Amino acid sequence: MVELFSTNLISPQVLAALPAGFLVRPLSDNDFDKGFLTCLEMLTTIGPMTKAQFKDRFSYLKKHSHEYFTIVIEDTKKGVIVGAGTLLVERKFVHLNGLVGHIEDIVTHKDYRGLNLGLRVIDTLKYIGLKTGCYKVDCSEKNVPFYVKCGFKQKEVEMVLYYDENDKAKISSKL
Ligand SMILES: CC(=O)SCCNC(=O)CCNC(=O)[C@H](O)C(C)(C)COP(=O)(O)OP(=O)(O)OC[C@H]1O[C@@H](n2cnc3c(N)ncnc32)[C@H](O)[C@@H]1OP(=O)(O)O
Repeated sequence: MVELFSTNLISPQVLAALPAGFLVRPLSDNDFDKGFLTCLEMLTTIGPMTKAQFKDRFSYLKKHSHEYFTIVIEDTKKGVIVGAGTLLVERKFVHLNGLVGHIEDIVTHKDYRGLNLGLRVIDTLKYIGLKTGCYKVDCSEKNVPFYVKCGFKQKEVEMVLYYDENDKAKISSKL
């Protein structure tokens, strides 16, 4: 089993706070077989991803494991992934080559909600942000009340632009 990054970055306090039978750890290359994508699909659509496609993305993240920190919570009795989240560490010029951690793709399996597992996912990513030298971590404004419970405060409203098929067609016809 290959893990995405060193377990030294996993908070001992979070490990101690988990209920018995649960483990928080870096994503591993065999989590496809432990239902990682089933859990992630409870956040948003993924599509019919094959194991080869999962391994392909895992190997990219592994090569960039100083920037991508995807963690999972496993129900160790069942061998099933029940929580997940990612910290993406951005290297900036501002704040003297500062690092900012972006919290992404937070999910708790629907059968395991209300057990503070989401909070443990966030605490794990906050710890990784601190250990890797980020001066702040942020997240999207989706589910504000949950993030307030996790110690965040609302700062700005995010603006977003989604590219549609026309935009993509214009670019490909010029290339
Ligand atoms: C950057 C992003 O990814 S944003 C998207 C966040 N993800 C989603 O919305 C995906 C669908 N939802 C989920 O997966 C889950 O409901 C999560 C991740 C939001 C919460 O997971 P859970 O494991 O159930 O949360 P957890 O039990 O840790 O709750 C921690 C605290 O937040 C509160 N909380 C959890 N969800 C919500 C919510 N939707 N609204 C208000 N409070 C909430 C809980 O009541 C708890 O507070 P308490 O300690 O005072 O009781």
